[in-house]
Amino acid sequence: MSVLSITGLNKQIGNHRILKNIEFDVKEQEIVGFLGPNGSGKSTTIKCICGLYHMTSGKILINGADVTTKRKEALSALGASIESPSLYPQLTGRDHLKLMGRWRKVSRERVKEMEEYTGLGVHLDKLTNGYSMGMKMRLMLAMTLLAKPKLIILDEPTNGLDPQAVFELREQMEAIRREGSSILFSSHQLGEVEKLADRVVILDQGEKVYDGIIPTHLMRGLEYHLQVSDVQRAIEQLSGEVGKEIRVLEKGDGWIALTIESKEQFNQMISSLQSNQISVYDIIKCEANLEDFYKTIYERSGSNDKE
Ligand SMILES: Nc1ncnc2c1ncn2[C@@H]1O[C@H](COP(=O)(O)OP(=O)(O)OP(=O)(O)O)[C@@H](O)[C@H]1O
Repeated sequence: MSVLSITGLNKQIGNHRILKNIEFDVKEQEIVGFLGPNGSGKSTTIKCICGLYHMTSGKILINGADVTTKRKEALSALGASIESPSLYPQLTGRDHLKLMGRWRKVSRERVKEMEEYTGLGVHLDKLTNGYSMGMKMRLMLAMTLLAKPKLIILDEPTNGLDPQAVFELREQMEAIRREGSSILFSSHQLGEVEKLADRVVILDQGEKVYDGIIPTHLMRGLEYHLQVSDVQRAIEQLSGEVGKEIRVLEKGDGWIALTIESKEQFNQMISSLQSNQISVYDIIKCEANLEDFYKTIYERSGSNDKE
């Protein structure tokens, strides 16, 4: 079952159609990256999911419950950190967890568990106005997780975090998944999304322009371009044996492109070509990444032609 299901979501404010027929879902234990340039409609979508905005039309189900008609049930399955980190500067970390615990009606034991989870130690009893971004993020995550929601929404969770804190966040997101929750997170940090998400949904000017996995050949360093003596035989030899998504490159002169997923596969590819007397004249390891993918998507959706 989908933990989040959005169908035909439209949002109009005045004459401005902010969201145009958005549809996507998030499955159990999935981590989905929510991307798009400034003003593309990510926050508006998130606010509709959280019941903070009325939709003009459409349907949003959280864990099977309709956000409009079964609001309480739907929102009880949701934990969201949408204007992160929005903390009260004059309260301590522990105060925040206690307050949230009372509000979400969770046991004292669970609050204690999440106090531990923050890893904040003595800082838990200090005012949050002295916290670093990483500390704030850990507290926000603990507050979001307190009621064990099925769906967790994080708005730009990597914002302002240093590489170590991003690494920790990644570990925490994996742990959240293991405990049975799903995550939808928005971000502008494409490199991070590439590392964190199973799948991405991309909006552009209020429309969904992509929903799917990040193609392997667009991940950093996985695609190789090879110049070989016999393209046809090289493809026959390598297809199904090593490499994936083998294709002939238009630049001519015997160039093919293929995805290699490990060093072993790389070695296997070379020995397979050599043992079949196919010479390799040149090899280029491509540094394509999600940013390239992003550009491709926008070009395909014609966003540059729109106003
Ligand atoms: N309350 C509002 N009234 C009028 N227009 C709004 C309102 N809220 C958002 N918009 C418009 O809707 C569009 C989408 O905004 P939204 O904040 O959802 O984009 P976003 O993808 O989250 O952008 P960012 O990455 O900058 O956070 C923008 O053009 C914005 O100006």
